[in-house]
Amino acid sequence: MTPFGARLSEAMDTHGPLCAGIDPHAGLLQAWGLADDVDGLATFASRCVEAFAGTVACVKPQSAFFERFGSAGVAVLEKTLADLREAGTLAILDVKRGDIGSTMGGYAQAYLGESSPLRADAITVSPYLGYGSLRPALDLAAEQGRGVFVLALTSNPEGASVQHASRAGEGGKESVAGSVVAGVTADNVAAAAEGRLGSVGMVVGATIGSAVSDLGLDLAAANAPLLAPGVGAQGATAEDLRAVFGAALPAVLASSSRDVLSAGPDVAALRERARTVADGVRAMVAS
Ligand SMILES: O=c1ccn([C@@H]2O[C@H](COP(=O)(O)O)[C@@H](O)[C@H]2O)c(=O)[nH]1
Repeated sequence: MTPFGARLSEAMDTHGPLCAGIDPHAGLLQAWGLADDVDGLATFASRCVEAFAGTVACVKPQSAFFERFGSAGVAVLEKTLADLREAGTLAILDVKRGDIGSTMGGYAQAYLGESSPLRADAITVSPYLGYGSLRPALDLAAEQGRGVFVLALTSNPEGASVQHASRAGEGGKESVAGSVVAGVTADNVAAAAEGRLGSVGMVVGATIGSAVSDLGLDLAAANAPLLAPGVGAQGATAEDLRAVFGAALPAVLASSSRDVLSAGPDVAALRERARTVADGVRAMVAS
């Protein structure tokens, strides 16, 4: 079984380092001429799959916008994930789960288990019950050739109040984000020894300015895929990625939802917009 990190590296090399989001906001459904109901949701998601599959490295459905329609919306999410699988395009389900270890095992089975209808290639997880509480998801992902992206430095302005907080530890001061980086680095050691990108990624927003250097974090040493939301609607540009990530830039997977989706509902226009953003990020990384 090929590990997630290796599959992601190949997809990024082939298509460029962009993850296109599927975020069916009520306003976007309206802008696409669709009703804000389950039928509108299903049409929106299927047009996104048609446009993005085989075009970008990864697609990231935002679970919240499917869950808001209850079980019928979750059924659309299951179909969206199945369609992406069928098309051979990687899916990162943005679901930000985190709980005590025993419950985390349930979430792991729900999103990373081979027989689950909601399985994705990777999921986002929240480490704020302690990095170790994520172990069931980390273990099942590794076993199944899947991945996880742990929230480290999120793109929203409120995130810093928690993630930059630090305490005195054995080796000096350690920030909350620093403890996440340490955990992820340790989990990717074996992959690094084999010369491949790890399967335990981090979410580090493209909007966070100088936080990585301010907190003294070494993201490159983590050997982790770095999912970078915030490009487009939240104000970050492809050029901002260089200042935020520095030496870790080759591991960055830029993520954009509303900016790309605003090119819809025409599938060709949507595909073209995703291609343009992916090419822009690839050119910036190569320059
Ligand atoms: O730190 C984070 C983590 C996740 N997100 C998610 O990414 C998309 C961003 O959408 P845009 O329309 O490109 O702003 C959305 O699903 C967020 O929940 C994030 O923005 N920041």
